[in-house]
Amino acid sequence: MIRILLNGCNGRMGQVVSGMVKDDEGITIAAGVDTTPDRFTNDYSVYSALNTVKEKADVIVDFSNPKGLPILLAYGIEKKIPMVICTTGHSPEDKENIKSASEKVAILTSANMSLGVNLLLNLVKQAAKALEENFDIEIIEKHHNQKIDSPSGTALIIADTINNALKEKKEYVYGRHSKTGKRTFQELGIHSIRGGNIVGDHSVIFAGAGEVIEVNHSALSRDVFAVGAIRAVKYLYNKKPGFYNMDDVIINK
Ligand SMILES: NC(=O)C1=CN([C@@H]2O[C@H](COP(=O)(O)OP(=O)(O)OC[C@H]3O[C@@H](n4cnc5c(N)ncnc54)[C@H](OP(=O)(O)O)[C@@H]3O)[C@@H](O)[C@H]2O)C=CC1
Ligand SMILES: O=C(O)C1=N[C@H](C(=O)O)C[C@H](O)C1
Repeated sequence: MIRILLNGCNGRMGQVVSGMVKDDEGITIAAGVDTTPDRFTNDYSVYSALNTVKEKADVIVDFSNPKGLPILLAYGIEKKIPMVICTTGHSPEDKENIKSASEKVAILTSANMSLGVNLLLNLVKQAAKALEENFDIEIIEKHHNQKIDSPSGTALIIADTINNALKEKKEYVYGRHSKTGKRTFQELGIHSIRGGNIVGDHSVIFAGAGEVIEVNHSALSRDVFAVGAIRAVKYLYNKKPGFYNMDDVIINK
């Protein structure tokens, strides 16, 4: 039985993961951590800080807030517990710190745990290579009105995947408010919409002369992220230190 320590257990994703784990005989939640520990009654102990957790765990799952990253990494390294980091909104420095930490303990990180978005990443890589000489590329992401980071972590990994596939690198342009002048071919536009309870929607538009190709993923429920996180836990259990992503779980398994 794999024991999870769930960081951010009383948030939207934490509660979906908690519900899903109950139906899985191979894993259990040993304990949770949340800055609002009493928001829900859970069938495991919830602590307000990682360093007060008493239970032993095999894998940490993090759906919390980027501000908690230094404490999370220090705890995972000290206790030698592999970490599935799903939180978004990390700074470039945070991302470097995650990579350095993965030299000491196994870390799997992905801004989007769904099977669909990870397939989309492979599709847009192929499209970008085929269309790079004369198509403009724009990304539009839509999320619920409670989301605190923008653009979404997924929009950023889509942009990076495209840019890595291109011979001529793009310059990211976030919205075009107060920007005058024509769009240049070097631009890769990234646009954020926030409203209602949209779970997560990402569109990549390749706009050429006389034709437009649009690749879209819509998450209709948070279950798709929780399913991916649980698959990642099973993959990362007992893994040696290293930097892993959802391709390792879904494609290179
Ligand atoms: N990779 C993926 O597939 C997905 C990633 N996400 C990302 O996961 C994160 C969480 O999303 P969501 O569940 O919607 O957000 P919520 O705000 O609903 O949940 C976050 C929870 O973590 C708590 N929290 C805040 N800071 C800390 C901390 N330092 N340590 C422990 N717990 C903390 C919050 O408490 P409080 O309310 O008191 O602040 C809250 O209960 C976001 O970054 C989001 O973008 C979301 C969905 C899918
Ligand atoms: O905050 C969310 O809800 C989501 N965040 C992730 C992101 O920033 O890309 C993934 C998903 O789209 C939901």
